[in-house]
Amino acid sequence: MPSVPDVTTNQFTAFRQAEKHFKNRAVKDKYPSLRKYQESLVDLSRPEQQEDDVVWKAGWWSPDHEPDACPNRTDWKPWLFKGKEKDKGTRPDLPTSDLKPIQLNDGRTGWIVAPGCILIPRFLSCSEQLHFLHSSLAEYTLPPNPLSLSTHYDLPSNLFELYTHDPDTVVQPKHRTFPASQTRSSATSDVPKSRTLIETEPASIIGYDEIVARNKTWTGDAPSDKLKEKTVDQLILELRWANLGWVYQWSTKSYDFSREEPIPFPPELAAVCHQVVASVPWHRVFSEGDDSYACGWENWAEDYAPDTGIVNFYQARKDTLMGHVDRSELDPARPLVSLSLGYSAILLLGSASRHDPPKPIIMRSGDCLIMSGSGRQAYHGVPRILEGTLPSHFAMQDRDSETMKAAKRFISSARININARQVFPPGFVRPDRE
Ligand SMILES: O=C(O)CCC(=O)C(=O)O
Ligand SMILES: [Fe+2]
Repeated sequence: MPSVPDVTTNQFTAFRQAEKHFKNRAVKDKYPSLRKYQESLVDLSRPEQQEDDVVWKAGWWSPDHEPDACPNRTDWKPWLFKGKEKDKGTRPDLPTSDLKPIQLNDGRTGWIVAPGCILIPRFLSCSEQLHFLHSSLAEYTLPPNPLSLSTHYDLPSNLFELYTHDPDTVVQPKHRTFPASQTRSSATSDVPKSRTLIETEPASIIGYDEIVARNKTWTGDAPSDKLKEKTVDQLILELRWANLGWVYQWSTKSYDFSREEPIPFPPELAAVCHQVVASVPWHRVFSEGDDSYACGWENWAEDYAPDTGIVNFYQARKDTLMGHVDRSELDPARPLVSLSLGYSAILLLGSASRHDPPKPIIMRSGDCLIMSGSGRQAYHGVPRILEGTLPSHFAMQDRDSETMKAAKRFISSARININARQVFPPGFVRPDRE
């Protein structure tokens, strides 16, 4: 997707500028500077000692990566650092004064990082992270859940089991059954490297009828015609998402409501999401003066029940998620619960306008972000997985089961994000099903 310069000033929006900064891979082994954004950078789970901090240890605060202001700098020579211990620099203090701490009902502390957006650092323990890593791969990728690869390959139903026990198994691409010119997505010549998100759509909220109407225009996504067979080992590195619950159609940006019921949402994940939403004192989040005061938070503690979700798989060094707003759910304010596993990442969290500078947030393994109220209309994206930041509890142990070993092999180069949403507010009666 080409970036969209602001036509009035011929400049990129503040969101796009930040995105470009963190995505930059112009010089191999030179990370984009975190310092450039240190006045607004949020990193709430970082260990007290910088020596214990995977982000610092990986060199993300290294002065060798400075200055970044002039990307065409020619005097930085990565080969000079070959074999030399890189100067990791000193991690600066980060201001938290514009963040509001909020005591959760279960005794934890959350932080309001943007209106309606609460970050709960270290929400999942190490063993819970390992558990959800395993579920993400061994359970959430099973049929009937659609996978990003399902359109393009004749996927075996047990992709992860094969990855565990027989990774050299060959998977064939799907063959087109109709000419490319007749397909909606004939422009897609390869498996999409990132999710296809249309940047230009204004922030509007669509209703049930509109979603059903959009669905009817959907003729199915066509498999790419340029794909070759791949081994399971190769293919799993291209897996970008698994869909849970109601099925989202990326090309129409709407849920497929042709089914009577959604695919059952994983009960354990639903329970965790419900529990965290119930632990938030919402009256404090939406205290008077906030424009989302009247967003219906009063019942969330009782009736929040996710019925759809996306599990995002990001390969470090490769995958990113461009700035977007998730606005396909019928209640535009209900919480979206997002869990991070594996490598740390930069999440850019903006406002409803791409012109406002976003806050870069380091999302670490175990962190939970809840987006709700007007925060659901905030642009956000993941321009960078922070290379070298896998926490040590993901290291393989002799006592691990075979599937856990495979899950750890997968996460050794990846970040996983599980995000859960609720499409239908409680009591919603679908007009076409009455
Ligand atoms: O990976 C993340 O942290 C964010 C994912 C996200 O925004 C989405 O799936 O809509
Ligand atoms: Fe999102």
